[in-house]
Amino acid sequence: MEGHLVITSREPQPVPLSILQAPPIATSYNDRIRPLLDAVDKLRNLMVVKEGIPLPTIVVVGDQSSGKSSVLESLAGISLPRGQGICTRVPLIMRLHDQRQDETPDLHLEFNGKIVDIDDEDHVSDAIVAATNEIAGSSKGISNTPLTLVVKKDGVPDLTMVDLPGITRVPVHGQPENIYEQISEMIMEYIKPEESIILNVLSATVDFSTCESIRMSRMVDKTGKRTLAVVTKADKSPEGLQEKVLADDVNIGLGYVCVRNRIGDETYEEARREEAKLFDTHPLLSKIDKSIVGVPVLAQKLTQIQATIMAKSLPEIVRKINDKLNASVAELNRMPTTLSSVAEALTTFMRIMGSAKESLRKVLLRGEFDDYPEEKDMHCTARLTDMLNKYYDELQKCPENDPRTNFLVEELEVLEEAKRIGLPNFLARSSFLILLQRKLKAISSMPLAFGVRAWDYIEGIVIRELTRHTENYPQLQPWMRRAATDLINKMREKTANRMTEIVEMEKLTAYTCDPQYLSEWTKLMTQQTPFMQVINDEYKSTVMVLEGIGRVDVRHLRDHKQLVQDAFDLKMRMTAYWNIVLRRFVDSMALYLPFSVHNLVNKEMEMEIVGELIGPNGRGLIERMLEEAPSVAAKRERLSRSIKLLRESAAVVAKITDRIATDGDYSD
Ligand SMILES: Nc1nc2c(ncn2[C@@H]2O[C@H](COP(=O)(O)OP(=O)(O)OP(=O)(O)O)[C@@H](O)[C@H]2O)c(=O)[nH]1
Repeated sequence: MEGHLVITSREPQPVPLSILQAPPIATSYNDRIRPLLDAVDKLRNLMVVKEGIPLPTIVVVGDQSSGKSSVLESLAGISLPRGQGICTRVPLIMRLHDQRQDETPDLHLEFNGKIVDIDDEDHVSDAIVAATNEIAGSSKGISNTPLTLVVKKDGVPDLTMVDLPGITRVPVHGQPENIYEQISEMIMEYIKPEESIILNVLSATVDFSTCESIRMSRMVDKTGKRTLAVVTKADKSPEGLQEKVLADDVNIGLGYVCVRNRIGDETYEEARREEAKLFDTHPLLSKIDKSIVGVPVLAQKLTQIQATIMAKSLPEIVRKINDKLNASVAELNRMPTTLSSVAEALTTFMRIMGSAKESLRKVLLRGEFDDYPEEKDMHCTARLTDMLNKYYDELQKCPENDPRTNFLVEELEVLEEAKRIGLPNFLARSSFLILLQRKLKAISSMPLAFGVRAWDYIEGIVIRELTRHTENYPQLQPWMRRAATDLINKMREKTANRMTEIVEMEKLTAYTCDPQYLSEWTKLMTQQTPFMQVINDEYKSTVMVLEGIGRVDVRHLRDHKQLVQDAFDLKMRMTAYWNIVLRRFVDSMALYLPFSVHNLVNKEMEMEIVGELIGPNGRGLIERMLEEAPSVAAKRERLSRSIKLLRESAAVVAKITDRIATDGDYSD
């Protein structure tokens, strides 16, 4: 199957009675895999995961009481905490390490940077409980801090696995209300990376499709190509087990292994013997193919899968370590050298200002986004254009100026009051201006509101760039932010004055040299004759659709036949002119904004900041640049630590890749 992890080599051999005595894996195979496993464990110990480098990991998941801990116990031949309710409360990393019979077994725990030796196998369980309590508290809460159990002894499979808390829907007494969310989040974090193999523990006693662990693993591994299922409690529910496994309703790409774990006081040797007997003699279970039953088969499958993913992931790990190392070294090199004189500090300050200005010119004026390819919010010229388009829409849709409401009523009222002795069909200029002023009043707050919105956006961008350019001098940042805010407030005020002026100018004079006004009015006026026919002919329907206006009912106008023709003319003039006024608002803003931003970036920002610098607020600021800020010192420290760790990791993987080059492929 393409894209699936392929476990190519040897078919499982006849099941030995005890994995503790006779691991079914050839020693030479172990010899070849061991260094790979050691390398990855070393990387895990170095915590490269924290550096964003995922490691191939076998993650054990299962619903509560599905038998996860029992499976791990069977693999390790060691007792783990078991009991009612939630036992596993932290990620338990189990490192099983096969060694020669004559070597002394080693059992210990590693957590929070310390190592706790365990006297003997009987005390593993207590030691884990004590460590878990230390990490996650003694109540029933869970924690993300991992606990590592190292088991080095003869006969265990060479495996590293992570056991996670069982998924529980309903919190038991003493558990936090959001226990389900906490556990799901932790499980997701572990099973999401493509490098993780999901060992899904399912109890034979339940319907697999109802298992929460299946639902979760399918979310991250739809085709199941990195999921292996272990079916526990085969002894409890033998009926239909073979059919269930063969039907594979839940899409398990790496296959199933059915097991029977230790029951009651059995020793692990007894448990393996009982398991072998069960699958050999039980009338139903004995029919299941031997290549998918028993803990030894599970151990063998897991070691093979582990070798395959490790070999497969290694090149990517090498690449990521190198990328991360290069990036961290470059970042450390970019960190500022410590400044030793006021002159140096002032030069640095001016350089920061210069580069911040250049960045602002790029994003705000030239529309160059190469520094922020993915961040749409920083594509300022496009965002400002969007804002202008939206502003035009809002102006057009202003409900107070909807021409359909009380069609021509206002025009009639204004004409009535403008009556004078004179020839008919001479429209009074004052009527037009009164209507225009009313319309302008209705929208007058919108240009101001738009100015505020636009400057809010620009302020965000300016502060972001200034903060970015001063990241190595955080002592400058609050001061710089304040200066920028003061400046933008001034710009906001200037824009408001300008927009008020524009509204006032529009109120005073109705004028345009745009020929579109006349052509539009002429076109609209062609509707006057049919309109008047509707008004005058009592038998015609009074609902009509007028271009530039929309659908209107003109019944109420039949009582005003005298003035209605003039009112219609007035309306059409206004309709043609209003479009021009609105466009003028948007156009003037479209010219004014870039002009103001241009002034801001090229002139006013520097003047304001330098003015502040030499003013009372800036006293001592440049001198403060001479002291390295604690956050910068911490960053330097963090980068140096990370570089050291990545160099160590690179050395670990270099050793292993050298071996692969000389010994050949590890992935069989
Ligand atoms: N008969 C039988 N019982 C089993 C088998 N595997 C597990 N059990 C029992 O099932 C119960 C739950 O097993 P655990 O291993 O504690 O399950 P778990 O999934 O680790 O539980 P949590 O960590 O609490 O979620 C225990 O009482 C086990 O003895 C099996 O193969 N056969």
